[in-house]
Amino acid sequence: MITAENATKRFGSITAVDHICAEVRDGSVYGLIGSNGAGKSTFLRMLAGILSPDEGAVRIDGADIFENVAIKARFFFISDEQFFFPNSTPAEMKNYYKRFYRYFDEARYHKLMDGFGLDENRKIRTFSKGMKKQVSVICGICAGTDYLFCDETFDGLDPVVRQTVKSLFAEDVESRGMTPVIASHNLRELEDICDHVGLLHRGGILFSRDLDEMKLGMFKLQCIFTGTLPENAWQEFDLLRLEQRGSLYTLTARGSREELLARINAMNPSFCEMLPLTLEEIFINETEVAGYDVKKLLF
Ligand SMILES: Nc1ncnc2c1ncn2[C@@H]1O[C@H](COP(=O)(O)OP(=O)(O)OP(=O)(O)O)[C@@H](O)[C@H]1O
Repeated sequence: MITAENATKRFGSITAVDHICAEVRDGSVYGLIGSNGAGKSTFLRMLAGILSPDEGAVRIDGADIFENVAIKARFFFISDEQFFFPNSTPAEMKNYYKRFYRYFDEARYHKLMDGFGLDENRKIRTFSKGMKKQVSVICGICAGTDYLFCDETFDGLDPVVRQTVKSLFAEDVESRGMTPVIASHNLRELEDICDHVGLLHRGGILFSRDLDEMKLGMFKLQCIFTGTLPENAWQEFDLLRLEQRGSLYTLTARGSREELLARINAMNPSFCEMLPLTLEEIFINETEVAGYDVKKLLF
């Protein structure tokens, strides 16, 4: 398990990470969301043992990470600015990682390189930005580490590759309990993958919640009412959001599914269906309840 206890990092007068307390459970997927400059990369660089905290601690299974070689072998860091040796090829990078990561899965590496259509023997410097990212992701997944730290990893990947990478992550979370920590400024990029989201703002964690917990008792419905609804039509509902376009109403409300449907059906809609809530909607609703205007922080 990863723990941060009052982890703080300063650069001169800037406090990039400010007394962060967080726990990342093994086998979960932790999304770290925050606007530019919120401190995501700095926090990940502390988790990856590149920076040491000025105050507090970041630990894996109780052991400090900085300058701890044994702990460093348990994670792979896909940095925002990926590192490759000058003039190296993917095959050379793979050989380097193989020496450090004892569970590096070479057969899987070849399979994925082939599947992504990447030439193992071409100089990485001749690859496009997205292709370089793919090489990092493939090495990261094949390293077979307990933890995978990703800094804006999906940014710059095309939609098909992004979905494939998410599936690969999900496979390893499921099959061997890998724990990815994914930092992004874009909630949509964390969709379908995270089960815990932490909102970082000005170096501090404002909000941290399990997605299942957030989704609990929150539903989105779309209904059509042909007649005019009475003014107090919605007063019995615990509404989080209500939009009307002519006779079409879209609402997000709290309550049990059965109770909501029973109330709506009692209003005689000519059409009614439940819609899935996006991560963005769940997050906006929940952070609003907690008193934050997340749209000002993220969009
Ligand atoms: N090496 C450094 N020297 C000085 N200031 C730094 C350094 N690294 C980060 N900072 C500052 O720390 C703050 C947090 O930066 P960080 O890169 O962690 O943010 P971020 O959330 O990853 O942002 P982005 O989404 O833009 O990548 C910023 O104000 C940044 O200017």
